Amino acid sequence: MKLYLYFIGKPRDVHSNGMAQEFVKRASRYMACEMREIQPGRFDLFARHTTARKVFLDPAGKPMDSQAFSALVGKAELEARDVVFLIGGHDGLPPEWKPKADLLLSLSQMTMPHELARAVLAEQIYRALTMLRGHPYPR
Ligand SMILES: C[S@@+](CC[C@H](N)C(=O)[O-])C[C@H]1O[C@@H](n2cnc3c(N)ncnc32)[C@H](O)[C@@H]1O
Repeated sequence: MKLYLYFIGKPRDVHSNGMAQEFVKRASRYMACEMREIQPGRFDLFARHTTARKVFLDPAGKPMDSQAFSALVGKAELEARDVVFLIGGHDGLPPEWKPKADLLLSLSQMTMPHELARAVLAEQIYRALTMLRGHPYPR
C-alpha cells in the first residue's frame, strides 16, 4: 500500500515545502509515501485511484486526534488499501471533488495556508506511523 499526499497550487516560497518534505522522507522509512502537486483539470484523481481511501483536508471537516488518525492509517495498512490525502489551494478543494471524498478531515477549526496544512499533515502521518511501529518519537 502507499500514502499519497497531493496538493493543489505551488508554494509561494520554495522553502515552505521543506518541512513537509522532511516528514514525508522520514515517513517513507515505514511506508511508501509520495507527495506531489496536482492540477485538478489535468489529473483525474478518481480514475487514478479507484480503490484508495480518499481523505480530503478541510477546516470544516471531521476533527481527529493523533490516536484516531493513527488508527485510520493502521486500518488502511491492514486492508492493504492506498490512502490519498488532498490539500486544496488558495480557493480550497475543487467543489465537484469535495462530495466524492470518503472523509473530509480537519486539522483545526482555524484555516491555515496550504503550505502549513501540508507540513502539519506530513508530520501527523509520520507520527501515526511511529505510533504504529512503537517508535519513541510520539511520546
Ligand atoms: C488556504 S486553505 C483554503 C481556504 C479556502 N477559502 C477554503 O475555504 O477552503 C488551503 C487548503 O489548506 C487546507 N487547510 C487549511 N487549513 C486547514 C485545516 N484547519 N484543516 C484541514 N485542512 C486545512 C485545505 O485543504 C484547504 O483547501
